[in-house]
Amino acid sequence: MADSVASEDQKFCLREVLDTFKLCLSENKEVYLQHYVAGWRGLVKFLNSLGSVFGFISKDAVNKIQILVNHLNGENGSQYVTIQLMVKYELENELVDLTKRGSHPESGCRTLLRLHRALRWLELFLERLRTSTEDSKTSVMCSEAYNESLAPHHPWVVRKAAGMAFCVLPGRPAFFEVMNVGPPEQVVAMLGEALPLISEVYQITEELYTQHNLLDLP
Ligand SMILES: CCCCCCCCCCCCC/C=C/[C@@H](O)[C@H](COP(=O)(O)O)NC(=O)CCCCCCCCCCCCCCC
Repeated sequence: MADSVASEDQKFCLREVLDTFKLCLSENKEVYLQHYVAGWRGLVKFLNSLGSVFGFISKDAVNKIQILVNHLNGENGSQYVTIQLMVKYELENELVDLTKRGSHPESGCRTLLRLHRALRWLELFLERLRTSTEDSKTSVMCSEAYNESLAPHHPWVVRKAAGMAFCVLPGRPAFFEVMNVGPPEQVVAMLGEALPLISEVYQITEELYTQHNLLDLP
């Protein structure tokens, strides 16, 4: 019984992730870090349900989520309520390594940048998934999205490992199944609902990082 409760708890549900991304944006289009992080937690659940081959990816994501949660729960937590506040606070207090890694390897800004790039991957991948046909290959969609987003920021060995992991992704039907939404038409509809939200959060963050020249943080 305890087991089934635990596995229920671990179960991914696309609807849940969609809801957290909805909560991300404030009225004046600021991004709440708490919900951003919750969205990632949901996605990591999904990744974990695909098997241990993806462990090295989810481990890195969990690490980064944890760094941000620590900032949120830390003594300056109120400076981390939104991404906009975080950027302002960390820059004003010189808490970011701007050109090379140094005394602030765990700044919120550089940590979030990694997840931000991964969000672009997610957007590209989900858009491909949404417009795919029954016989489309998830591995191809995934690696195309990866090559257009994260790959240029990863060293060879990470790109190689990622490429190998993509090869064992389940096919589209099984993939849709894990999303826990219902029949394929419903998955496609929900992706159509989720994408504009994810894309808006991405755009707002991208503009903020561009404004402050933070897109290449080491
Ligand atoms: C569904 C298949 C999931 C494939 C995931 C595609 C992303 C591949 C990323 C490969 C990252 C490998 C791990 C190491 C990364 C780090 O080197 C690197 C740089 O960090 P550093 O500057 O601190 O050193 N880290 C990163 O770029 C952050 C990567 C975070 C990846 C999070 C991926 C979560 C994927 C969630 C999948 C959800 C699918 C949902 C479908 C409904």
